[in-house]
Amino acid sequence: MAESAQAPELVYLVTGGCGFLGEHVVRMLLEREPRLRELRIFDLHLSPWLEELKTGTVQVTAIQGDVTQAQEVKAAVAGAHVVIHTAGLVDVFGRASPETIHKVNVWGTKNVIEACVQTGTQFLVYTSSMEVVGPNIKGHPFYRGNEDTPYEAVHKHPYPCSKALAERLVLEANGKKVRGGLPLVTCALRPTGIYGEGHQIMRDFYRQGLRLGGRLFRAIPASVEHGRVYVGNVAWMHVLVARELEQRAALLGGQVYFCYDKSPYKSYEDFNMEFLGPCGLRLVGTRPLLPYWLLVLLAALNALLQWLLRPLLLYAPLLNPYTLAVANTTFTVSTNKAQRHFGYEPLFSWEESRTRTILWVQAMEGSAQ
Ligand SMILES: NC(=O)C1=CN([C@@H]2O[C@H](COP(=O)(O)OP(=O)(O)OC[C@H]3O[C@@H](n4cnc5c(N)ncnc54)[C@H](O)[C@@H]3O)[C@@H](O)[C@H]2O)C=CC1
Ligand SMILES: C[C@@H](CO)CCC[C@@H](C)[C@H]1CC[C@H]2[C@@H]3[C@H](O)CC4=CC(=O)CC[C@]4(C)[C@H]3CC[C@]12C
Repeated sequence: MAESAQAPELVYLVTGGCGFLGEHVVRMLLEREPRLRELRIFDLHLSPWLEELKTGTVQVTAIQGDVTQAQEVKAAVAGAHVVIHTAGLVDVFGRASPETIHKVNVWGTKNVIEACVQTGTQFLVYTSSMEVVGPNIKGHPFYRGNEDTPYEAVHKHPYPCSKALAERLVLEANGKKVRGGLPLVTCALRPTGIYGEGHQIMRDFYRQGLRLGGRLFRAIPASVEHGRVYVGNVAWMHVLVARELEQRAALLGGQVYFCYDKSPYKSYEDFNMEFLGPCGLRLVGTRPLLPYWLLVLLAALNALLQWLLRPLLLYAPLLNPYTLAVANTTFTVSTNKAQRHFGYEPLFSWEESRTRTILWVQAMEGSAQ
């Protein structure tokens, strides 16, 4: 993949390319990867906006497929130079079964690795998550840590378990010989909580606030820091690391990188108010309105109701014991590893990230403004 002034030659595959992050990665590649000849977008559900991308100079190939189906993955990977594997089942609310989460996130990743090996694709970027590290079930804070900070990673929930297993598979595959005899070069990016245009949970909070007369009620102390990163910067990191994998294979291969930018350290709720505030919502209370023990009880009650109602309907509220523990445990990163290893600088400043997200919330139907 050496730099050349010749015609664009590279074929990229983005799995999960129609998801929240995947869409940003796809658009970023089209805007900022001049060597792109063909962009393959592989997803279980193809979005209508893909059509508008097909009018440019890069060949955009939409592939409806399932990462759990090895043959479908292999067919999509064949002939690609780089795979960016963002597809995953992001579920911490109990919507999907643990088996399904494992199947999509672990087997799906196994299939992607195997497809690279069998077809001769040499470069693989995996979207991992902060969740492979923590917060752990013991509630230990991870305060502005980096990739080398010691932390007791203990997973019980199916989602972090699956992401940790999948990440390990990706890192262990680094150096494996692919078809043709060259070594596979892999790395994993670990975003903290991603925000920005298209963020479903932000949408849910906004709608909930509207239903409650323009108010949200503080549940988490303002002192609990939760790491957040803008989706455009996460996408940019993917594009950049994918570009650099060949040139710096020895340094980047088998490495993990937290995704970070200049977003401020705040609690989950205070951070959301940076966007929801300018859209007419307010967060009631300088301290949590309910005592923590009551929240724990409500979360447990939600878990019980989910279990009881499962034969009849899917009850999957935002609050459950796991989401409460994650929201209520400090987990923030402070690192420059991506800058040192592959020259990453955030493409979007905090102000720009904030403005873009606010504009997106305001454009939502039924804006409180
Ligand atoms: N949203 C967040 O805050 C964070 C997300 N991540 C990771 O980023 C990646 C993308 O997440 P989001 O964009 O937030 O989720 P998303 O749900 O918006 O996107 C995931 C995409 O994968 C596709 N997909 C799911 N199952 C599939 C299957 N069996 N075969 C093919 N495609 C399938 C979905 O259709 C969807 O388009 C995931 O791997 C997730 O674990 C990591 C850290 C934070
Ligand atoms: C207690 C509630 C009171 O308002 C707030 C509940 C908020 C939760 C739904 C979110 C708090 C933290 C989020 C997670 C975090 O950002 C890390 C994540 C990384 C991922 O890879 C996937 C998403 C998530 C688990 C994210 C999910 C939503 C929260 C638990």
